[in-house]
Amino acid sequence: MSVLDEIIVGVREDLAERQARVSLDELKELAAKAPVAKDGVAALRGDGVRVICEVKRSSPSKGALAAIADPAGLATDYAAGGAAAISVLTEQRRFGGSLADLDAVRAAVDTPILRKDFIVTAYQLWEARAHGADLALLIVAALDQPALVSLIERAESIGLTPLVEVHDEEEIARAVDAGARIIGVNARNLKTLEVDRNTFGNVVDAIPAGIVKVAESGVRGPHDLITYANQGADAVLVGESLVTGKDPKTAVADLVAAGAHPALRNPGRS
Ligand SMILES: O=P(O)(O)OC[C@@H](O)[C@@H](O)c1c[nH]c2ccccc12
Repeated sequence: MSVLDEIIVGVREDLAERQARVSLDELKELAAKAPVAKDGVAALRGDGVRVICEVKRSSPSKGALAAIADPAGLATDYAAGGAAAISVLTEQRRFGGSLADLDAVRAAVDTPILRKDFIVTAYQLWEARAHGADLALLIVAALDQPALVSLIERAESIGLTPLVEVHDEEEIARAVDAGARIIGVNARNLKTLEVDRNTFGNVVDAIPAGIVKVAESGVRGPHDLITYANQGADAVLVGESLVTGKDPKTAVADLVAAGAHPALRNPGRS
């Protein structure tokens, strides 16, 4: 079993527990009371390269990264630094996240929020909306094509913008066929956990113009952002280097400043 498969086994167990506690109807009522979802595409597209900052305590590859006792405080720093969106990992077993983190971050910032989890059912999309998320991650490698199509449709129909994650050209084709408006290329292969920073540049040409392109993982600082920018990224998603650094607000501001540099206004971006 691949790491991705193992993670999903645990995700399904935790999901069954939550489903036994909170009915879909209750989630729908909560979702109706949540702040109206912000437009995820508008948040990530524009001049320069946008920065998505992640609240991430640990990962399967690195183990514990940062305790993050105050996720709301970290999110406030991200927002103050100029984050275009904040990614909140809610997977518990490998990443140390929770829906409580999502609640805390939602209460602290107006910035668009991405629920980062291993979403395999519509129930999790309703959870995301009920807890105030604006975007939700859908991982192509974790879903068969009918499930991907229906989760993208369901997300859009309840106001969530899906960020559809891929690793190669075959997955890009599936994401495009399924109607993705935002595609994230993850440099970390979820089956082997290896990071290959060439992944985005190798596959980006397969993403049609008009689709928002996000480069995910392995961004150590402005230098990596600029590389991804020159390859056509509209946005980058950064976790580890922000949560392990001393001053997340300044680190985000440095990335945002690099991403806003006029020299980066390249016509290849959507
Ligand atoms: O910590 P990094 O290398 O900056 O990466 C952030 C983000 O891309 C990574 O956490 C991620 C990308 N796709 C995922 C899917 C599930 C869990 C986590 C992820």
